[in-house]
Amino acid sequence: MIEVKDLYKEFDGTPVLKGINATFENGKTSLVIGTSGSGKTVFLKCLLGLLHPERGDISYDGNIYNQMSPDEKRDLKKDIGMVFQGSALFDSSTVEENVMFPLKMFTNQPYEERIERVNFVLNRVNLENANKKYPAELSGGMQKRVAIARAIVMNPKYLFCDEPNSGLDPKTSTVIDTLIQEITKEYNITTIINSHDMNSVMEIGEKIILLKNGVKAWEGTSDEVFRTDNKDLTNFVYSSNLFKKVREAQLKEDSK
Ligand SMILES: Nc1ncnc2c1ncn2[C@@H]1O[C@H](COP(=O)(O)OP(=O)(O)OP(=O)(O)O)[C@@H](O)[C@H]1O
Repeated sequence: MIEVKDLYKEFDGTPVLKGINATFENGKTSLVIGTSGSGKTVFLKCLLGLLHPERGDISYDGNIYNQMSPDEKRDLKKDIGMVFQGSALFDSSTVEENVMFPLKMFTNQPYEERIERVNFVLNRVNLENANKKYPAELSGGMQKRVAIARAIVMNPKYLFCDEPNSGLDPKTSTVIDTLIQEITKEYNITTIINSHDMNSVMEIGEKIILLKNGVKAWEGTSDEVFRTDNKDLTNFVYSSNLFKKVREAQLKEDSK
């Protein structure tokens, strides 16, 4: 579980996160949504320890980041998997080498153990025959699955995904969303996804947090999205005509 208390971050005196409180639970996929510039990436970077907030606490299963020793912070990094926007694979390395990278970096496992684990996670993301391929030989969806395999190869407690669907068609996006959600449940991971993909919100938002100008403007589940009157959320969601219609249909159904 990750708990965020009163998280405040500014750049050159301009506040970007203005005191965020949030809890992210094990085995659940949480989405952080919001318009461009609302602070989603800065929020994720603070959780990853890449940016240092001026105020507030972030705790990982009860351990407050600011109070951890350098060794504890290093250990925490091993517990974090990250799926970057655009996959961020090493182009000149094979799929197998890409996925094995964290194991080489963080463990002393012999090759046989490493390759066994690599094959296990590649199998889990349905890429059992791709070991020797290079990223350029794969589709965007397959690259994303390699990125997920690499993110979970260390068996992380926490998984962060930055716009995992960017550049993917709606069908492939759903496959990736479902895969992340299944893996989250299977391995009881605390998963946080940054997204502005409304399909993801509807498909996998067990917890949704809406950021607006660095403030948490709304929190709820995907079921509640259609039923809330919160102006900030409805402005964000129903800028799409399709979702406006879905909402009207849902409310009509509710009133029967
Ligand atoms: N290193 C930085 N220095 C100064 N300002 C920054 C820095 N990083 C982010 N910001 C500012 O913080 C605000 C929030 O940016 P952030 O990248 O978190 O938005 P976002 O919600 O992730 O947007 P998008 O959906 O476009 O990725 C923006 O106004 C941005 O210009």
